[in-house]
Amino acid sequence: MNNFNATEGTMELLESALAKIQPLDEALLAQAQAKLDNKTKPQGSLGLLEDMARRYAAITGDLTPKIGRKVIFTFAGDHGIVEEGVSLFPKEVTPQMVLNFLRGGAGVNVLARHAGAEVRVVDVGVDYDFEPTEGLIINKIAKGTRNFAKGSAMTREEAVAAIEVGIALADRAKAEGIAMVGTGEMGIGNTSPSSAIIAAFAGCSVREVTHRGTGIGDQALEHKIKVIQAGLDLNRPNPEDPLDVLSKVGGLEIAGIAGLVLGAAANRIPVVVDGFISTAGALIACEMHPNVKEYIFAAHNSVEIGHQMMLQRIGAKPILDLQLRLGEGTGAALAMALIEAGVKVLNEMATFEEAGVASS
Ligand SMILES: O=C(O)c1ccc[n+]([C@@H]2O[C@H](COP(=O)([O-])O)[C@@H](O)[C@H]2O)c1
Ligand SMILES: Cc1cc2nc[nH]c2cc1C
Repeated sequence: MNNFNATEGTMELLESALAKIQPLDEALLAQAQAKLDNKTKPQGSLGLLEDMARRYAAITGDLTPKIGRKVIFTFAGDHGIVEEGVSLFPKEVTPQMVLNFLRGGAGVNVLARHAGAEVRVVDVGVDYDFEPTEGLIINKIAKGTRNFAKGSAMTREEAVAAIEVGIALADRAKAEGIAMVGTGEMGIGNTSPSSAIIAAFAGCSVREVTHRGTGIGDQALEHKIKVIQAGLDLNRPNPEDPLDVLSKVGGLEIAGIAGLVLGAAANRIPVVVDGFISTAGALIACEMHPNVKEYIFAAHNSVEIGHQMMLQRIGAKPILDLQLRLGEGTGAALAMALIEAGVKVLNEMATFEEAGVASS
Protein backbone atom coordinates (compact mmCIF):
# COMPACT_ATOMS: atom_id res chain seq x y z
CA MET A 1 0.00 0.00 0.00
CA ASN A 2 2.67 2.51 0.91
CA ASN A 3 6.17 2.79 -0.46
CA PHE A 4 7.91 2.13 2.82
CA ASN A 5 9.89 -0.81 4.09
CA ALA A 6 9.09 -1.34 7.75
CA THR A 7 11.63 -4.05 8.43
CA GLU A 8 14.05 -1.95 10.40
CA GLY A 9 14.64 -0.75 14.01
CA THR A 10 12.27 1.30 16.12
CA MET A 11 10.15 3.62 14.06
CA GLU A 12 6.83 3.22 15.78
CA LEU A 13 5.69 6.79 15.37
CA LEU A 14 6.43 6.72 11.65
CA GLU A 15 4.75 3.35 11.13
CA SER A 16 1.64 4.35 13.06
CA ALA A 17 1.35 7.67 11.19
CA LEU A 18 1.61 5.87 7.83
CA ALA A 19 -1.01 3.33 8.94
CA LYS A 20 -3.47 6.11 9.89
CA ILE A 21 -3.44 8.02 6.58
CA GLN A 22 -6.67 7.58 4.62
CA PRO A 23 -7.82 8.81 1.21
CA LEU A 24 -10.13 11.83 1.30
CA ASP A 25 -13.84 10.99 1.52
CA GLU A 26 -15.34 11.57 -1.96
CA ALA A 27 -18.83 12.01 -0.45
CA LEU A 28 -17.58 14.85 1.77
CA LEU A 29 -15.97 16.54 -1.23
CA ALA A 30 -19.27 16.32 -3.13
CA GLN A 31 -21.27 17.63 -0.15
CA ALA A 32 -18.92 20.58 0.24
CA GLN A 33 -19.25 21.38 -3.48
CA ALA A 34 -23.05 21.15 -3.23
CA LYS A 35 -22.95 23.59 -0.30
CA LEU A 36 -20.77 25.99 -2.32
CA ASP A 37 -23.11 25.67 -5.32
CA ASN A 38 -26.04 26.91 -3.18
CA LYS A 39 -24.25 30.16 -2.31
CA THR A 40 -25.31 33.40 -4.01
CA LYS A 41 -22.90 33.28 -6.95
CA PRO A 42 -22.76 31.68 -10.36
CA GLN A 43 -21.50 28.12 -9.88
CA GLY A 44 -17.71 27.88 -9.66
CA SER A 45 -17.27 31.65 -9.82
CA LEU A 46 -15.03 31.76 -6.75
CA GLY A 47 -12.62 29.51 -8.65
CA LEU A 48 -9.71 28.17 -6.65
CA LEU A 49 -11.12 29.53 -3.38
CA GLU A 50 -13.86 26.94 -3.85
CA ASP A 51 -11.29 24.18 -4.45
CA MET A 52 -9.51 25.15 -1.25
CA ALA A 53 -12.71 25.27 0.80
CA ARG A 54 -13.95 21.94 -0.56
CA ARG A 55 -10.71 20.16 0.20
CA TYR A 56 -10.36 21.80 3.62
CA ALA A 57 -13.84 20.56 4.54
CA ALA A 58 -13.07 17.03 3.34
CA ILE A 59 -9.71 16.94 5.15
CA THR A 60 -11.21 18.03 8.46
CA GLY A 61 -14.46 16.09 7.99
CA ASP A 62 -16.46 19.23 8.79
CA LEU A 63 -18.69 21.00 6.25
CA THR A 64 -18.57 24.12 8.45
CA PRO A 65 -14.89 24.03 9.41
CA LYS A 66 -13.96 26.07 12.45
CA ILE A 67 -11.54 28.92 11.86
CA GLY A 68 -9.04 28.10 14.57
CA ARG A 69 -5.41 28.59 15.47
CA LYS A 70 -2.79 28.40 12.76
CA VAL A 71 0.82 27.46 13.44
CA ILE A 72 3.87 27.61 11.18
CA PHE A 73 6.64 25.21 12.14
CA THR A 74 10.00 26.54 10.99
CA PHE A 75 12.50 23.68 11.10
CA ALA A 76 16.18 24.63 11.27
CA GLY A 77 19.22 22.55 10.40
CA ASP A 78 22.78 22.85 9.14
CA HIS A 79 24.38 21.15 6.15
CA GLY A 80 27.83 19.60 5.73
CA ILE A 81 27.63 20.30 1.98
CA VAL A 82 28.19 24.02 2.76
CA GLU A 83 31.94 23.29 3.04
CA GLU A 84 31.90 22.74 -0.76
CA GLY A 85 31.02 26.42 -1.33
CA VAL A 86 27.43 25.94 -2.58
CA SER A 87 25.83 28.94 -0.79
CA LEU A 88 26.43 32.67 -0.82
CA PHE A 89 26.25 32.78 2.98
CA PRO A 90 28.24 31.17 5.82
CA LYS A 91 26.61 28.48 7.96
CA GLU A 92 26.65 30.78 11.01
CA VAL A 93 23.62 32.50 9.47
CA THR A 94 21.46 29.47 10.37
CA PRO A 95 21.64 29.99 14.18
CA GLN A 96 21.71 33.78 13.73
CA MET A 97 18.42 33.63 11.86
CA VAL A 98 16.94 31.26 14.47
CA LEU A 99 17.63 33.96 17.07
CA ASN A 100 16.03 36.51 14.74
CA PHE A 101 12.89 34.29 14.51
CA LEU A 102 12.76 34.08 18.30
CA ARG A 103 12.90 37.87 18.58
CA GLY A 104 10.07 38.17 16.04
CA GLY A 105 12.09 40.14 13.49
CA ALA A 106 12.29 37.81 10.48
CA GLY A 107 10.17 37.73 7.34
CA VAL A 108 8.15 34.77 8.58
CA ASN A 109 7.37 36.56 11.85
CA VAL A 110 6.03 39.61 10.02
CA LEU A 111 3.94 37.62 7.54
CA ALA A 112 2.68 35.19 10.19
CA ARG A 113 1.50 38.14 12.28
CA HIS A 114 -0.21 39.49 9.17
CA ALA A 115 -2.00 36.14 8.71
CA GLY A 116 -2.76 35.68 12.43
CA ALA A 117 -0.52 32.60 12.68
CA GLU A 118 1.93 31.59 15.39
CA VAL A 119 5.55 30.67 14.54
CA ARG A 120 7.23 27.78 16.32
CA VAL A 121 10.92 27.27 15.58
CA VAL A 122 12.23 23.72 15.71
CA ASP A 123 15.96 23.05 16.12
CA VAL A 124 16.23 19.64 14.54
CA GLY A 125 19.86 19.97 13.51
CA VAL A 126 21.59 23.32 14.00
CA ASP A 127 25.30 23.35 14.78
CA TYR A 128 24.82 25.66 17.77
CA ASP A 129 23.67 25.21 21.38
CA PHE A 130 20.62 27.38 21.98
CA GLU A 131 19.44 28.41 25.44
CA PRO A 132 15.90 27.18 26.11
CA THR A 133 13.68 30.01 24.89
CA GLU A 134 9.95 30.60 24.48
CA GLY A 135 8.96 29.68 20.92
CA LEU A 136 11.95 27.36 20.40
CA ILE A 137 11.48 23.60 20.35
CA ILE A 138 14.86 21.92 20.81
CA ASN A 139 14.82 18.45 19.26
CA LYS A 140 18.34 18.30 17.90
CA ILE A 141 19.07 14.98 16.19
CA ALA A 142 22.62 15.95 15.16
CA LYS A 143 24.65 19.14 14.80
CA GLY A 144 23.99 19.29 11.09
CA THR A 145 24.25 16.71 8.34
CA ARG A 146 27.52 15.39 6.94
CA ASN A 147 28.80 16.51 3.53
CA PHE A 148 26.89 14.37 1.01
CA ALA A 149 29.59 14.96 -1.64
CA LYS A 150 31.83 12.79 0.56
CA GLY A 151 29.39 10.23 1.99
CA SER A 152 25.89 9.81 3.38
CA ALA A 153 24.34 13.01 4.82
CA MET A 154 22.69 11.09 7.66
CA THR A 155 22.23 7.57 8.91
CA ARG A 156 18.81 6.03 8.31
CA GLU A 157 18.23 6.20 12.07
CA GLU A 158 18.93 9.94 12.13
CA ALA A 159 16.54 10.48 9.23
CA VAL A 160 13.78 8.49 10.97
CA ALA A 161 14.40 10.32 14.26
CA ALA A 162 14.07 13.70 12.52
CA ILE A 163 10.89 12.58 10.71
CA GLU A 164 9.46 11.49 14.04
CA VAL A 165 10.14 14.96 15.51
CA GLY A 166 7.77 16.34 12.87
CA ILE A 167 5.16 13.63 13.43
CA ALA A 168 5.19 14.26 17.19
CA LEU A 169 4.67 17.99 16.57
CA ALA A 170 1.65 17.27 14.35
CA ASP A 171 0.25 14.91 17.00
CA ARG A 172 0.68 17.64 19.63
CA ALA A 173 -0.93 20.22 17.33
CA LYS A 174 -3.96 17.92 17.00
CA ALA A 175 -4.19 17.56 20.79
CA GLU A 176 -4.03 21.37 21.13
CA GLY A 177 -6.84 21.82 18.62
CA ILE A 178 -4.68 23.63 16.03
CA ALA A 179 -6.79 24.06 12.87
CA MET A 180 -4.10 24.38 10.21
CA VAL A 181 -0.33 23.97 10.14
CA GLY A 182 2.28 25.41 7.82
CA THR A 183 5.84 24.35 7.04
CA GLY A 184 8.92 26.51 6.97
CA GLU A 185 12.67 26.06 7.22
CA MET A 186 16.00 27.73 7.78
CA GLY A 187 19.27 26.12 6.77
CA ILE A 188 22.17 27.61 4.89
CA GLY A 189 22.99 25.19 2.06
CA ASN A 190 19.59 23.47 2.03
CA THR A 191 18.72 24.18 -1.61
CA SER A 192 21.48 21.65 -2.53
CA PRO A 193 19.91 18.63 -0.79
CA SER A 194 16.51 19.75 -2.10
CA SER A 195 17.81 19.69 -5.70
CA ALA A 196 19.45 16.32 -5.06
CA ILE A 197 16.15 14.90 -3.76
CA ILE A 198 14.06 15.89 -6.78
CA ALA A 199 16.81 14.80 -9.19
CA ALA A 200 16.93 11.40 -7.44
CA PHE A 201 13.15 10.85 -7.68
CA ALA A 202 12.54 12.34 -11.12
CA GLY A 203 15.70 10.91 -12.65
CA CYS A 204 16.26 14.25 -14.37
CA SER A 205 19.54 16.09 -14.80
CA VAL A 206 20.85 18.03 -11.80
CA ARG A 207 21.09 21.14 -13.99
CA GLU A 208 17.32 21.14 -14.61
CA VAL A 209 16.54 21.40 -10.89
CA THR A 210 19.42 23.47 -9.49
CA HIS A 211 19.29 27.22 -9.04
CA ARG A 212 20.78 30.15 -7.18
CA GLY A 213 19.44 29.61 -3.63
CA THR A 214 20.43 32.65 -1.58
CA GLY A 215 21.77 34.30 -4.76
CA ILE A 216 24.96 32.68 -6.08
CA GLY A 217 26.38 33.84 -9.42
CA ASP A 218 26.88 31.91 -12.66
CA GLN A 219 30.26 30.37 -11.80
CA ALA A 220 29.14 29.25 -8.35
CA LEU A 221 25.99 27.75 -9.89
CA GLU A 222 28.12 25.61 -12.24
CA HIS A 223 30.16 24.47 -9.23
CA LYS A 224 26.98 23.72 -7.22
CA ILE A 225 25.64 21.53 -10.05
CA LYS A 226 28.94 19.56 -10.12
CA VAL A 227 28.93 19.10 -6.33
CA ILE A 228 25.32 17.84 -6.28
CA GLN A 229 26.03 15.49 -9.20
CA ALA A 230 29.10 14.14 -7.39
CA GLY A 231 26.96 13.54 -4.28
CA LEU A 232 24.36 11.62 -6.28
CA ASP A 233 27.03 9.57 -8.13
CA LEU A 234 28.72 8.66 -4.86
CA ASN A 235 25.61 7.85 -2.79
CA ARG A 236 23.36 6.36 -5.51
CA PRO A 237 20.11 6.98 -3.59
CA ASN A 238 17.37 4.50 -4.46
CA PRO A 239 14.25 6.40 -5.65
CA GLU A 240 12.11 3.37 -4.70
CA ASP A 241 13.12 3.93 -1.08
CA PRO A 242 12.32 7.48 0.12
CA LEU A 243 14.21 6.96 3.39
CA ASP A 244 17.32 6.06 1.40
CA VAL A 245 17.03 9.28 -0.63
CA LEU A 246 16.39 11.37 2.49
CA SER A 247 19.22 9.92 4.55
CA LYS A 248 21.83 9.92 1.78
CA VAL A 249 21.30 13.36 0.22
CA GLY A 250 18.67 15.11 2.38
CA GLY A 251 18.65 17.30 5.46
CA LEU A 252 17.48 17.15 9.05
CA GLU A 253 14.99 20.05 8.63
CA ILE A 254 13.76 18.44 5.38
CA ALA A 255 13.15 15.24 7.36
CA GLY A 256 11.32 17.19 10.08
CA ILE A 257 9.07 18.73 7.44
CA ALA A 258 8.39 15.29 5.91
CA GLY A 259 7.31 14.18 9.37
CA LEU A 260 5.09 17.20 9.97
CA VAL A 261 3.36 16.58 6.63
CA LEU A 262 2.88 12.86 7.39
CA GLY A 263 1.62 13.66 10.88
CA ALA A 264 -0.78 16.29 9.56
CA ALA A 265 -2.20 13.82 7.04
CA ALA A 266 -2.53 11.16 9.75
CA ASN A 267 -4.37 13.64 12.02
CA ARG A 268 -6.51 15.17 9.27
CA ILE A 269 -4.97 18.62 9.69
CA PRO A 270 -4.64 20.72 6.50
CA VAL A 271 -0.94 21.42 5.92
CA VAL A 272 0.34 24.39 3.94
CA VAL A 273 3.71 23.67 2.34
CA ASP A 274 6.02 26.63 1.74
CA GLY A 275 8.69 26.83 -1.00
CA PHE A 276 11.42 24.70 -2.58
CA ILE A 277 12.95 23.13 0.52
CA SER A 278 9.61 22.57 2.27
CA THR A 279 8.32 20.89 -0.87
CA ALA A 280 11.36 18.57 -0.86
CA GLY A 281 10.21 17.47 2.60
CA ALA A 282 6.60 17.13 1.44
CA LEU A 283 7.81 15.11 -1.55
CA ILE A 284 9.54 12.59 0.74
CA ALA A 285 6.25 12.22 2.63
CA CYS A 286 4.29 11.81 -0.62
CA GLU A 287 6.72 9.17 -1.88
CA MET A 288 6.14 7.24 1.36
CA HIS A 289 2.36 7.18 1.08
CA PRO A 290 0.13 7.77 -1.97
CA ASN A 291 -2.63 9.68 -0.13
CA VAL A 292 -0.50 12.31 1.62
CA LYS A 293 -0.82 14.75 -1.30
CA GLU A 294 -4.56 15.12 -0.65
CA TYR A 295 -3.82 16.89 2.67
CA ILE A 296 -1.31 19.37 1.20
CA PHE A 297 -1.87 22.94 0.08
CA ALA A 298 1.11 24.15 -1.97
CA ALA A 299 1.55 27.76 -0.86
CA HIS A 300 3.41 29.25 -3.80
CA ASN A 301 5.65 28.79 -6.78
CA SER A 302 9.25 29.44 -5.72
CA VAL A 303 11.84 31.15 -7.93
CA GLU A 304 14.00 28.00 -7.57
CA ILE A 305 13.68 26.26 -10.93
CA GLY A 306 13.39 22.75 -9.47
CA HIS A 307 10.26 23.63 -7.52
CA GLN A 308 7.88 23.13 -10.42
CA MET A 309 9.11 19.61 -11.02
CA MET A 310 8.51 18.79 -7.34
CA LEU A 311 4.98 20.23 -7.45
CA GLN A 312 4.28 18.33 -10.65
CA ARG A 313 5.43 15.08 -9.05
CA ILE A 314 3.18 15.69 -6.04
CA GLY A 315 0.35 16.81 -8.30
CA ALA A 316 -0.13 20.11 -6.44
CA LYS A 317 -1.03 23.48 -7.91
CA PRO A 318 0.61 26.43 -6.12
CA ILE A 319 -1.80 29.00 -4.66
CA LEU A 320 0.43 32.05 -5.16
CA ASP A 321 3.15 33.15 -7.54
CA LEU A 322 4.90 36.11 -5.93
CA GLN A 323 8.51 35.40 -6.98
CA LEU A 324 9.35 34.44 -3.40
CA ARG A 325 12.59 32.63 -2.53
CA LEU A 326 13.05 33.33 1.16
CA GLY A 327 11.69 30.17 2.73
CA GLU A 328 11.15 30.23 6.54
CA GLY A 329 7.40 29.67 5.99
CA THR A 330 6.78 33.11 4.47
CA GLY A 331 4.73 31.80 1.53
CA ALA A 332 2.83 29.43 3.83
CA ALA A 333 1.75 32.36 6.02
CA LEU A 334 0.38 34.27 3.04
CA ALA A 335 -1.39 31.24 1.57
CA MET A 336 -3.00 30.39 4.93
CA ALA A 337 -4.87 33.68 4.83
CA LEU A 338 -6.34 32.77 1.42
CA ILE A 339 -7.28 29.24 2.46
CA GLU A 340 -9.06 30.74 5.45
CA ALA A 341 -10.88 33.12 3.09
CA GLY A 342 -12.13 30.08 1.14
CA VAL A 343 -13.36 28.46 4.35
CA LYS A 344 -15.19 31.67 5.29
CA VAL A 345 -16.98 31.59 1.92
CA LEU A 346 -18.18 28.07 2.75
CA ASN A 347 -19.24 29.08 6.26
CA GLU A 348 -20.62 32.58 5.89
CA MET A 349 -21.99 33.27 2.41
CA ALA A 350 -25.77 33.36 2.12
CA THR A 351 -27.55 30.73 0.04
CA PHE A 352 -29.94 31.70 -2.79
CA GLU A 353 -32.84 30.76 -0.51
CA GLU A 354 -31.61 32.73 2.52
CA ALA A 355 -31.00 35.86 0.45
CA GLY A 356 -34.11 35.57 -1.70
CA VAL A 357 -32.01 35.61 -4.88
CA ALA A 358 -33.33 33.74 -7.92
CA SER A 359 -31.18 30.80 -8.96
CA SER A 360 -30.81 29.75 -12.59
O1 LIG B 1 11.73 28.55 0.01
C1 LIG B 1 12.36 28.68 -1.05
O2 LIG B 1 11.84 28.45 -2.14
C2 LIG B 1 13.82 29.11 -0.95
C3 LIG B 1 14.54 29.30 -2.10
C4 LIG B 1 15.86 29.70 -2.01
C5 LIG B 1 16.47 29.88 -0.75
N1 LIG B 1 15.75 29.68 0.39
C6 LIG B 1 16.37 29.89 1.72
O3 LIG B 1 17.75 30.12 1.57
C7 LIG B 1 18.53 29.20 2.28
C8 LIG B 1 19.14 28.18 1.36
O4 LIG B 1 19.82 28.75 0.28
P1 LIG B 1 21.32 28.24 -0.06
O5 LIG B 1 21.77 29.11 -1.17
O6 LIG B 1 22.09 28.47 1.22
O7 LIG B 1 21.19 26.80 -0.40
C9 LIG B 1 17.60 28.52 3.27
O8 LIG B 1 17.73 29.09 4.55
C10 LIG B 1 16.22 28.71 2.67
O9 LIG B 1 15.28 29.00 3.67
C11 LIG B 1 14.44 29.32 0.28
C1 LIG C 1 19.59 36.52 5.77
C2 LIG C 1 18.95 35.20 5.38
C3 LIG C 1 17.65 34.92 5.81
C4 LIG C 1 17.08 33.68 5.44
N1 LIG C 1 15.89 33.13 5.68
C5 LIG C 1 15.84 31.95 5.11
N2 LIG C 1 16.99 31.72 4.50
C6 LIG C 1 17.78 32.77 4.67
C7 LIG C 1 19.08 33.04 4.23
C8 LIG C 1 19.65 34.27 4.58
C9 LIG C 1 21.04 34.57 4.13
